[in-house]
Amino acid sequence: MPRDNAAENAPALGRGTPTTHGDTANETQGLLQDSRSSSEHAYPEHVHESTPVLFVWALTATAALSGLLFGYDTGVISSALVSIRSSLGHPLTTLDKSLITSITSFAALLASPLAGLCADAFGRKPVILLSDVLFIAGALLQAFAPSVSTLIAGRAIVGLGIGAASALTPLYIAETAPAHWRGRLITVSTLLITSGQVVAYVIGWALADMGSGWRWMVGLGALPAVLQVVGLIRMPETPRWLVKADRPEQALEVLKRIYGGDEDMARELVKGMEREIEEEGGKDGVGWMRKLRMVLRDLWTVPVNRKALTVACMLQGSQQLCGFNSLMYFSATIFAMTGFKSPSGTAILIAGCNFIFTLIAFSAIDRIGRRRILLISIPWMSTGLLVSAFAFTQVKLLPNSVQAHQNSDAAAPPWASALLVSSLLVFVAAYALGLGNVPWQQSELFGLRVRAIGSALATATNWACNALVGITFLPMMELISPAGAMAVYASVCGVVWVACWLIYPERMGVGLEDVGQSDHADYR
Ligand SMILES: O[C@H]1[C@H](O)[C@@H](O)[C@H](O)[C@@H](O)[C@H]1O
Repeated sequence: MPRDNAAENAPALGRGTPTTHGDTANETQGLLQDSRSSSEHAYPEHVHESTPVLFVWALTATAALSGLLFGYDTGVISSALVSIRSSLGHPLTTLDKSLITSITSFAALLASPLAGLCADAFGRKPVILLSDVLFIAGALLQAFAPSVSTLIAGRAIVGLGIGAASALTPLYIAETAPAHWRGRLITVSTLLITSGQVVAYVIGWALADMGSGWRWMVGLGALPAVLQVVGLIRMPETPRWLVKADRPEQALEVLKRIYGGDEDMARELVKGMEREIEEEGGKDGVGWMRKLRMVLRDLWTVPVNRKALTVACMLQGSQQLCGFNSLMYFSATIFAMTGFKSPSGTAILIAGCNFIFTLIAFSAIDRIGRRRILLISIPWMSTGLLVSAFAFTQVKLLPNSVQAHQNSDAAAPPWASALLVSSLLVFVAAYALGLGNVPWQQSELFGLRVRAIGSALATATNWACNALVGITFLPMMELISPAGAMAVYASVCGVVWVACWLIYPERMGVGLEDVGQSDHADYR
C-alpha cells in the first residue's frame, strides 16, 4: 500500500540525518577531514529554513535561461509556419510542415543522451555553453534561410541545443540547489519554458502579418542564448561534478558561496559527496566508452538504479503521451477547426494558463511534495479531457480546416465553445501543476554515479514521446475525431495515475547525497 508519509520524513534526511553507511570510507579523505564525525552534523536550522542566497538565485536564473530558449523555440514554430507563406519559393507542403516541426524533437532525442555522456566527461557547464552555440547558430541559419531545406537544417541544429539543454539544465540546478529548495529552483526552469512559450505565441501573433516577420520570430531565439553565455561564463561548475572529478577544494569554495559562507556546512556536504562516490565504487579514472558501458550496466543491473530509471522514463513519457503538446503545437488549428473567431488569441490563453499554474506549482512543490501533487492533479487532467471530448461532440467541425487558422463562421453553439475552452483550461492547469513540472525533478531520483546518464535517458524518452504525439495528433483527429483523441489522452492519464501511485517515491527535501543510498523500499 503506497504511503504518503514519506514527505514528512524526507526533510530529515536532507538535514544530514545519520545513515547506516558509516564514516569509515571518509576517514581517509585528508583534505576535508573534520574533527567531528558526519553523524554529528545536521544542516543548521537557519540554513534549512532560510531562502537561498543571491548567488543561488543567480545560478538558477542563468541556467534556467535554457528553459526560455527551449520554450520559445518549441512555441514559435506554429506561428512561423503560418506566416512563411510562399517566402521560401513555394507554399509549404504538408511534408515541409511536418519536417520543420518534428525535426527539432528528433534532433533533441539524439542530443540528450550524448549530452549526458559529455556532461560526465567534461562537466555540466561546458555542455550548456555548447547548447547555446547550437541555439545561436540554428536561430541565425533559420532567420537567413534561403530555402526550406536550410530552414529544416536550422531547426535540426536548434533541436540539438534543446536536447542538450533540456537534459542538463535541471541537472545543473539540482546539483547546485540547497535540498529544501531544490524542487522550487528546478521549477524556475519549467517556469521559463512556459513563459518562453507565451512570449513565442505573443510575438508570433504580433508579427504574423509582417512580410518577413517569421524570420524575426525564429531569429530572436538567439538573444537569450547570448545572454546565457555571458552569465554562465561567470558561474561555477556544480560541486557534485567537481568532487567526482577529484577537485574537492573547488567544490568546497562553490558550496561556501551556495550556503552563504557556512564553511562547516560546505565541508559536511563535500564529505557526503565523497562518501557517496566511494560507496558507488570510487572515482573511476577509466576511458569514455568503458565508463559508459559501466554506467549503463549499473543503471540496468543495480535494482535501485533500474527502478529510478523506470520511474524517470515513465514520468517523462507520460508528460508527453498525455497529449499536452498537441495543444501547444496545434491549439490554433484546433480552435480554427471549431470555428473560433480568434484562434491565436485562444491559443495564447492556453499558454498563459500553463504559465500561471506552473507559477503555483513553484510555490507548492517543496511543501506539498511531488507525489501528492501528481496524485491530486492527474484526475483533473482526465476530467478536463473527458469534458472537452464531450464538448467536441457538440461542435460542428469546419470542413478542410485542419490547416486553416482563421474562420469567421461560428461552428459551435456558444455554450459548447465555452465548455470546450474551459475544460481544456482545466486540463492545462492540472498539467502545469503536476506532470508538466514534476518529471523535470528527475535528477533527484538517481545517485551521482548514474545521475547524468540516467537523466539524459529519461530526457530522451521525453523527446521520443514528444515526437510521437506531434506526428500522430492530426491523423488521430481525422481518424477517430477530436473527441476520440481526447478520450485516448484521458485514458493515458488514468494509466499514468496508477503507475505514479504504484511506483513513484517522494523525494521532497531529500539531500542528493542520500539518494544513492535509498533502499528498495523507497520505491514502492
Ligand atoms: O515541462 C514542459 C512544459 O510543461 C511545456 O509547456 C511543455 O511544452 C513541455 O513539453 C514540457 O516539457
